[in-house]
Amino acid sequence: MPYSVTTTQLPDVLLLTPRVFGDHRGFFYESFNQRDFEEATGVNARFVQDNHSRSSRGVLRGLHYQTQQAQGKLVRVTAGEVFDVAVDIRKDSPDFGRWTGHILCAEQFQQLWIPPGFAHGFLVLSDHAEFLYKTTDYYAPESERSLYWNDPDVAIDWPAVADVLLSEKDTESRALRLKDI
Ligand SMILES: Cc1cn([C@H]2C[C@H](O)[C@@H](COP(=O)(O)OP(=O)(O)O[C@H]3O[C@@H](C)C(=O)[C@@H](O)[C@H]3O)O2)c(=O)[nH]c1=O
Repeated sequence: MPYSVTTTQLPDVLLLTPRVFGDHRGFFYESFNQRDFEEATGVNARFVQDNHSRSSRGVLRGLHYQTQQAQGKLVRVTAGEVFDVAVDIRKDSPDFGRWTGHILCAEQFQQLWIPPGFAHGFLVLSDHAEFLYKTTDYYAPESERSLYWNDPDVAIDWPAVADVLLSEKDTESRALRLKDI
């Protein structure tokens, strides 16, 4: 099986470790294979968009979700290291408001599957990080929302960084609280 899958603190969020072939030239691996992904996870997803961002140390992007066209995301890091977080915001879920966080780094090749219905974000722990992800629906800016990264009702245990750098929409005054979503 080219992926090994482990569960996380949230039953529907999965950590995937692909099989990597290293040799004297470097490495090769299949960063995505639809058939193997389905077989390993039991998830029947159709990915329609690939995204790539680069960020510097202390950048925190998130916690983002879309009220329409909710996106499932298969995320990975190809340079540097991040702390990646998913929060269950499905109103009918017994895990509503609970989070899971994982270090993703280029050297480990791990990927996180975050189903639709979760808010997602990450904090960059290295000088820079390149973050790549596939999504199961298209970007819908009018329905995009940000859950405040430091909402005490979610209480994410973020690794300490000197300065957290946010976009305007992710700041305390603009982002939503768990109780308001
Ligand atoms: C997310 C996104 C942004 N954009 C544009 C809008 C904007 O001008 C510029 C930067 O967008 P943002 O500030 O929203 O980028 P960013 O803060 O990196 O947003 C992303 O954060 C992570 C945590 C996620 O989970 C993603 O789904 C997405 O919300 O790129 C697109 O054209 N397509 C997209 O899919």
